[in-house]
Amino acid sequence: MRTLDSSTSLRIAVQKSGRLTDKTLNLLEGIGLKFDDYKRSLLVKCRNFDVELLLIRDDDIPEYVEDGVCDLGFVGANTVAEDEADVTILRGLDYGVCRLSIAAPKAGDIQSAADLNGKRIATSYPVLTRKFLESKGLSADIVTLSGSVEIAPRLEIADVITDLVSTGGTLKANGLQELETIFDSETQLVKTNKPLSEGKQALIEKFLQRIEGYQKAEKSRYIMMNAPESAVDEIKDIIPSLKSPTVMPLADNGMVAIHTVITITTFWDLMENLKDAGATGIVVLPIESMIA
Ligand SMILES: Nc1ncnc2c1ncn2[C@@H]1O[C@H](COP(=O)(O)OP(=O)(O)OP(=O)(O)O)[C@@H](O)[C@H]1O
Ligand SMILES: O=P(O)(O)OC[C@H]1O[C@H](OP(=O)(O)OP(=O)(O)O)[C@H](O)[C@@H]1O
Ligand SMILES: [Mg+2]
Repeated sequence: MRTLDSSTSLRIAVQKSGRLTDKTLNLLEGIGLKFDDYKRSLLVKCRNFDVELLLIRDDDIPEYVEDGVCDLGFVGANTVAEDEADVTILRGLDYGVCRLSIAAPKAGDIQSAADLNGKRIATSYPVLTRKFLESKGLSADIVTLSGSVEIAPRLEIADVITDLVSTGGTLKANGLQELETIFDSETQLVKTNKPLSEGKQALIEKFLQRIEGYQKAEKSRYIMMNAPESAVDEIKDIIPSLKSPTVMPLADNGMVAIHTVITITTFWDLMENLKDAGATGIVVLPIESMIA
């Protein structure tokens, strides 16, 4: 077990193979980190940043970070909460979004969480399920399974289940209906609470700044358009975030080019209004990173 570590190389835990793997590696590459073939090794050195990745099962990540074996980890909030891990959550990341829900056979007599008293619940999340039952003053038997939980009611191992849901397709395919969400989850970047050297802390700050820039850029687009000079004020009203756009005169008399950054969620709603205001030649470009 490591305590105060004088080395500066950050060790980051990433799921080896599963739902979070590609998105986490894409994020790391998106912030400029380059790795040699991570398919073949469990410990992979970064070529251009003082970082190494430890590729392990997601269930092991909270404990590795808690113990200081890894300084940081990318893992589902569900896994961190189920482990009751003593770690610091640095960032929520908008992938691996899912929820832990109670689900019961469609045709059965359990129609809400209130019907759970005295029933058997199959789950891979006994801690979160128990906490939910306690918070509702309910009493039920928990049957812990490590996978394929959806099949448990059909096998008569349990009356209901709690499991992760995103589209609901798996529940539907197994004749189950979702009754109630007990935990909302997304991927989190977590940090060890063990003491870290100043060098590592500085490196984590740098790492976080890059992630912040990447997250901002992911949600933003660079937009360019041409418009009559007389329409600039109206266009500013249409895009509230447009405080001080770059406005450049064009060779055509009375026409300007307007450049600014917008959030992607608002873009499509604004597009028609921009056209009505006289904007033409609207070009929208992705942004690689945004540094304050
Ligand atoms: N359907 C889903 N949609 C979105 N995110 C999900 C979904 N199911 C799971 N997740 C998230 O992805 C994480 C990893 O899921 P995965 O199914 O790859 O885990 P696993 O089978 O336990 O993998 P491992 O072999 O590493 O133990 C989950 O803990 C959860 O945070
Ligand atoms: O609501 P849905 O979109 O259908 O997703 C839910 C399913 O996704 C997860 O399993 P996954 O596909 O990751 O497989 P695993 O359980 O074998 O790890 C989860 O355990 C559910 O079974
Ligand atoms: Mg797992």
